[in-house]
Amino acid sequence: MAGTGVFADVLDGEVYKYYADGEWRASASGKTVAIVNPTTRQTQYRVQACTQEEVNKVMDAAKVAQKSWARTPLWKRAELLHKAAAILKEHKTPIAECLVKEIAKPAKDAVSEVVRSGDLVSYTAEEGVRILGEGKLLVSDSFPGNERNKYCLSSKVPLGVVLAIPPFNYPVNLAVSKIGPALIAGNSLVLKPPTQGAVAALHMVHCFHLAGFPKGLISCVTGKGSEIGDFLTMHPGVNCISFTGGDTGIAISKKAGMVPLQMELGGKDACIVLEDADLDLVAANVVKGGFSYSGQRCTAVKVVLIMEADAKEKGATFCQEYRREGNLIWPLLLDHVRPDMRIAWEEPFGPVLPVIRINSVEEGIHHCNASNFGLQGCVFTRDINKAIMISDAMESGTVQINSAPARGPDHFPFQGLKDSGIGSQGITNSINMMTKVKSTVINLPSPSYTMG
Ligand SMILES: NC(=O)C1=CN([C@@H]2O[C@H](COP(=O)(O)OP(=O)(O)OC[C@H]3O[C@@H](n4cnc5c(N)ncnc54)[C@H](OP(=O)(O)O)[C@@H]3O)[C@@H](O)[C@H]2O)C=CC1
Ligand SMILES: O=C(O)[C@H](O)COP(=O)(O)O
Repeated sequence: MAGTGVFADVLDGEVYKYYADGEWRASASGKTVAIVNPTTRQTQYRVQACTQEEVNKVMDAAKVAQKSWARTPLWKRAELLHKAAAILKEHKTPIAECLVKEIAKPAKDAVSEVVRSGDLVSYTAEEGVRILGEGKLLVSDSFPGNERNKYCLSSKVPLGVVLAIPPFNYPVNLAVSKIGPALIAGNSLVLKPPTQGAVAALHMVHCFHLAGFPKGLISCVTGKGSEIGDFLTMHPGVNCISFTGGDTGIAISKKAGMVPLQMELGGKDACIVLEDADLDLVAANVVKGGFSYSGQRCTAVKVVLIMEADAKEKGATFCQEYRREGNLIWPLLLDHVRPDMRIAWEEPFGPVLPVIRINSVEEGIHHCNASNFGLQGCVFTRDINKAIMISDAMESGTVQINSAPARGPDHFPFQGLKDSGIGSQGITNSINMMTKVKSTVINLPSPSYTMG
């Protein structure tokens, strides 16, 4: 059960502690933030409202811990990550319980999120050992006018302190997708979990604590993003920000200093359906893609662009009655949506799916590309040549052919264009993004050509 057994240290009476310098602590603020269970609409948990002074201390500790972590052999970093992954999977039940109570994730999906997160951390350890174990050797005579008297050795080195801010809908998985790459690459990590989802994230962090990572290397500060968010993202101690969320990310990118940014933001993932598509496959994917976790996925199908003969209805048709009780909204399909309606462009992040009738593929592509988002899209057709042509034309980070959009498997590159993001996620890309290139040039007194 959450907050008990091995997790007892995380809880202080009724309030979950924050994690700093290898310890679970109560904030000196004396203030707490309530986490409301979206199903019961009652306060389920409370977390600490950390102060700016506490953030400063966490940043200082992260800086110190990173210096020695960067000198820790890669295989040892990987070993600790594998250990954390195993502990995380071992404790999937209490962590999933938090996900159900904090963000109303269906129980089965909550368990999958934790297991997937453990697998992500293990894969990151393996990938990191491989890609960070390799550098480059350049010889100078490949550039005009040079002899071979310089050898350039370049390798990937850590950035320093990585600030990770995940969203409410995957508070564990989208936290470890930042923590794993940061740590394997030799960085330290400060996590600011989403308020809804913070307790699941604190339990996940405890799994890293139990694995035995050095003090100060990982920290987790809690509090409302609106209160401590700016202080964190503009903190001079931060060397990289990896953020997933909505428009907040656009504001952060304008305020952050000269640090690398990884931004995974919202989407309006379009699904283009051609006349020759397998309609059973389309139906299954639209239902699953549009309505799983009530449409609260950045990769949810958010608009269906379907070829019709020539029906020209005016006005959207509610295929079901709009029904809401408290936080529960029943799935709703809106047919005959027109581009002059807000639902055609906005991300509802709920179980509401607009269908727009189109007369040509070009019209579908035009609608998709007119969006300010460009996360994922999908196309259903049996004609692979057409599918490739449409994929090429769609301005989105990924196009799925004959399947709904999805981020996983977690080692695939995942990125958004336009307002959907900066940079690329996925395990390999995240590791690379959280490093910089360092070169050492060996200057020889005379040219040296290897004769074999
Ligand atoms: N492209 C992608 O990979 C994904 C994108 N998303 C997008 O995320 C959105 C839904 O998630 P949601 O959590 O509501 O997104 P938000 O942008 O509201 O919040 C994301 C995170 O930012 C924090 N935050 C809030 N204000 C600030 C601030 N001023 N400075 C720093 N951090 C801050 C939040 O903390 P707090 O909770 O305390 O406010 C939370 O941890 C959707 O638009 C969805 O498409 C979601 C998942 C994946
Ligand atoms: O938060 C999200 O919505 C995810 O990045 C999407 O992940 P999924 O496609 O694996 O659900």
